[in-house]
Amino acid sequence: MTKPLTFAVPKGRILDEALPLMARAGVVPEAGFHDKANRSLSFACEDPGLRVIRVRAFDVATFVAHGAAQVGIVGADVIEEFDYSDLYAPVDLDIGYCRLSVAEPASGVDPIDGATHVRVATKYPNLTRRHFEARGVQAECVKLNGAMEIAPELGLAGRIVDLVSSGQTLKDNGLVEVSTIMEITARLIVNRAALKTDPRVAALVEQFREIAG
Ligand SMILES: Nc1ncnc2c1ncn2[C@@H]1O[C@H](COP(=O)(O)OP(=O)(O)OP(=O)(O)O)[C@@H](O)[C@H]1O
Ligand SMILES: O=P(O)(O)OC[C@H]1O[C@H](OP(=O)(O)OP(=O)(O)O)[C@H](O)[C@@H]1O
Repeated sequence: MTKPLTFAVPKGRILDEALPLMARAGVVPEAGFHDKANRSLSFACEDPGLRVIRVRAFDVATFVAHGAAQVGIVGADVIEEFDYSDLYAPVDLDIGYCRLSVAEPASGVDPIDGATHVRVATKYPNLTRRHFEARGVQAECVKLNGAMEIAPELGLAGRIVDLVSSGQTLKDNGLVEVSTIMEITARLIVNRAALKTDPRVAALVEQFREIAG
């Protein structure tokens, strides 16, 4: 029997917006998927040829790049940070709007940062280094996995690079946005080899193209 296609989704905020699109494309996970007490990570779908796995956003890209999942949904921030050559992002899903920005204390940047060298707390070290390098500045990145906004106040870094949507988190933590690195939406991603060899992957891409259309 052919193995079901594995569809990877992030477990957090994108999911609420992604589920209706997935349903229109025929990707409908079993009822247990919506049960918060259910600790399973893999779920059967109404279509027995599919299963959905629920993992962290960065890991969606990793599973799909390695072909462990063939299809997934993830923010463009994650795609650009990893820049996996085995990942292809054919459809902009027009959900998950936010931006990746540089922010600094409203009260001014700590003098530990000079004109050509800065210390930045971020979950996105590659995008951060690239952004500053293009401006002739060397960025020393301190990798955090969340709550970046607290780092400047505690002297861990002069600036942060993080996702911004309403701007409320920055404001509540005494920070101001100083430049935008990229605008972000969520994308359908596929493993390139799977797209070439498995017609079910190409068919799903077409479904999502029509829906996002
Ligand atoms: N404030 C925001 N507003 C809108 N979209 C956001 C916001 N913050 C993050 N995003 C998008 O959502 C993605 C994270 O998705 P989601 O929260 O579903 O994943 P997650 O697995 O819970 O993440 P994490 O691993 O960080 O806990 C980000 O990569 C980005 O594309
Ligand atoms: O501009 P805003 O609307 O305030 O949104 C921005 C916040 O949203 C994201 O965090 P999230 O809530 O996903 O939590 P996290 O710290 O666990 O990543 C992001 O990392 C910011 O902290």
